[in-house]
Amino acid sequence: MSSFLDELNDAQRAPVLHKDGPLMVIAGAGSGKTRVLTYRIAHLMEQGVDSFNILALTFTNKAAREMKKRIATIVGNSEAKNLWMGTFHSVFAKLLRFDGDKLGYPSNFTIYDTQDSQRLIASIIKEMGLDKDIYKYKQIQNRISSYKNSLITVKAYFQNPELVEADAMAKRPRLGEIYQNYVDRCFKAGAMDFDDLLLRTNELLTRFPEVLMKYQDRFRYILVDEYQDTNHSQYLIVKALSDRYQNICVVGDDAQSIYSFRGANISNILNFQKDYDGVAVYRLEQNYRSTKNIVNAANSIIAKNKNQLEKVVWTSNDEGNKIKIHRSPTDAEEGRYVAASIFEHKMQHQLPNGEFSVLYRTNSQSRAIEDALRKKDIPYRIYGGLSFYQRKEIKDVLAYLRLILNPKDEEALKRVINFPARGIGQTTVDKLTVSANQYDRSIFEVMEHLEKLNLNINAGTKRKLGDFVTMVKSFQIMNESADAFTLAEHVAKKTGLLLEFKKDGTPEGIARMENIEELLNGIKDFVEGQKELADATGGLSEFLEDVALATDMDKDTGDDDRVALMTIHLAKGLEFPYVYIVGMEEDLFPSAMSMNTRSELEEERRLFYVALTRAEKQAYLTYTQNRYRWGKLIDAEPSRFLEEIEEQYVENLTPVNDGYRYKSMIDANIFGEIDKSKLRQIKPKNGTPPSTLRPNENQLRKLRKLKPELSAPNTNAIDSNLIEGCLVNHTRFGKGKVLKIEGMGNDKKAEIQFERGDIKKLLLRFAKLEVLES
Ligand SMILES: Nc1ncnc2c1ncn2[C@@H]1O[C@H](COP(=O)(O)OP(=O)(O)OP(=O)(O)O)[C@@H](O)[C@H]1O
Ligand SMILES: [Mg+2]
Repeated sequence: MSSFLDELNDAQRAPVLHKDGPLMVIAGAGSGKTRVLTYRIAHLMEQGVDSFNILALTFTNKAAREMKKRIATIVGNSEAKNLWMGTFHSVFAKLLRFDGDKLGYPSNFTIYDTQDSQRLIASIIKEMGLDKDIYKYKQIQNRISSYKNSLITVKAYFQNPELVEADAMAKRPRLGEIYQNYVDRCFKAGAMDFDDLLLRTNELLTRFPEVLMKYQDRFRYILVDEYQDTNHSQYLIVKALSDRYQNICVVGDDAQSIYSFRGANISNILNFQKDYDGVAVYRLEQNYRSTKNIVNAANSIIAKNKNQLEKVVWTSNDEGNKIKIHRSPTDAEEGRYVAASIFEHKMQHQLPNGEFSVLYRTNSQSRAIEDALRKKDIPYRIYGGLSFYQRKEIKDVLAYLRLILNPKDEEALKRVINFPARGIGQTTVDKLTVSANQYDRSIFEVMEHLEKLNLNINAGTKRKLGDFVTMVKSFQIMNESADAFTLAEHVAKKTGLLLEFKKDGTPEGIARMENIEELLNGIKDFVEGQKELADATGGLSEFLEDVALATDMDKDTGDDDRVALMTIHLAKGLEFPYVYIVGMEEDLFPSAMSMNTRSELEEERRLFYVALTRAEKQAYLTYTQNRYRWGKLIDAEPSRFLEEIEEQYVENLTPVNDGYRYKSMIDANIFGEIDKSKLRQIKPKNGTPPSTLRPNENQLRKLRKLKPELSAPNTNAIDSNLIEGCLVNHTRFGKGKVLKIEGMGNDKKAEIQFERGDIKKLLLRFAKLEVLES
């Protein structure tokens, strides 16, 4: 027997050695499902299955890379390289590059990210003259996305009176039209959105039997990790591709199904046995990841769900420490506690940062944790937040590169046609758009034929448009011979982008220039890396595809040592010795938006199960008494999940005395987190009379003296210089640009794009903004 098979227990070895035919591995967290998948692939190859005939679908590209690495150590690198392995999106994007032309797409189609989709939908709503408060572009994008994932095409939508009626009832009778326009515009732009990558693959495989046969024959062995979270579209692709040889291996855990909000369908796993004949079902029971305490605690939680497959999970690992529960007065304090605790563990046991992760329910919770980690000089990385590739300046460069490959790409064109400024105004762009719609052509094509069209555009502007077209065309010519790096560097200079940020001269401008440099370095790396691959050219199109499908998780090379911060959803499949789950509060976790039905609540509980089972050695659960949410400080209540863990597995750290709590309330006040009247409303806890919680005028005066710059009253008169487009400084979030102002009087709000990358909506009554430049 080969030695790698010895690294499996008997229960794991059985599915690895399973011969042909469908099989499913259903097992709890940490029991080795991913390991089984990996070793099964290696074993198949050792048995003589050609690596070209294997397709493996994973949850992240990072997971795919790690699997490939492991397989390479068993069967050798050159063979492992040929495996088709990756997320559904990346694998089928590749397939569509080969065969998407049958559906009328160019092989260099652009991939629209969510932001591109949203911008396009917003402009369609505007062009249709609809009320943007009723037709909210983000909501509409969400709906269209879920239609696509359920394979409801525009035609199917209009043929389904229930859907049409539901949208009419929701006061959005023209949603179908928006959907239609959106699909048309994407197609005309030679672009696919993320959902198209699955939808169009399905279309391709259904409409073109010869293409289906080709890929059925190619992918004789198909393996899917995290099968419980496949959506309908993904399910159908797998079903179609495996139909001929039936060599399909899926692994999953119904208790970890956490993506139903994105259309994942748990019944895919429950029905697997009905979908294929003679399915062999394997179960794994031994957890290798976590201590007894963690495994038992996780079991005691998931047992509360009514809707689940019976499963046993046990471990022979050590008992371990109990799960620690910690309460903090505010979210800022919670952050400080987590940072201090990480620091202490690191010091005590000389541990690298990479052994720690902080998990939260929503992205916005990361702020307080980040602040605290920064103060303690603990390096961290945020996964899934605003990724590098979504920064403005990076998207600007990428937009030019996208245009080179596909000048029809409307979102890219609109982004850069007047950036850096070249005197082409919005009115001109609007005229071009109308004309493009009228002639059913792309904006770029309209620009190419300006002379022949009778558009009401003056000669000066026409010349500028002509110059732009010429510039893009010169890049296209260069693209035929230069590699992606040489081209990108040329583009960054020639378009004036680099100069634009250099000219700016501010630290922000410099940071942006550095980011562009970083992007160029990345492209260089990519080009170098591609040189060793046989079927790659190091060309621009390969690079852009990589970028379009990259997530922050994928960029993690594991080289630098950082604490990992991410939402629980992203943590699926990962493991860390130390895990902090923060914000264990009602309405936050479980989320207020997911408590309407039992099934929603059960999904939240599965999410908690996923979170806890990431921990190998030690888990911390933290919650706060007061949290700053939606611009207000609210009283928080401990999460019901805390009580659901069997008592014997947890230890309640008694964290605060009231003096501590009182101090941090004042802290919160000077940072503008709450107004003073709110302090008086704080309910006494632990029987302390309210008077001792209230800072008197004297104390507040002292504090103001200590930090005069921070202690201005919160009910600031709203600065009249604060207008759309102006630059502002916020005491906590730093510098930003006002994108939009809405509301009146006390409700006046500003939407601000902060330099750090995030966009926030702030209530001006409370936000402490200094206008820098208007
Ligand atoms: N037989 C084994 N011997 C030693 N370690 C093992 C064995 N099987 C699995 N492991 C280790 O246990 C951990 C969990 O395995 P793996 O990630 O494959 O579990 P999983 O079932 O996929 O978990 P999840 O449900 O969280 O995705 C990994 O660190 C893995 O290397
Ligand atoms: Mg796994």
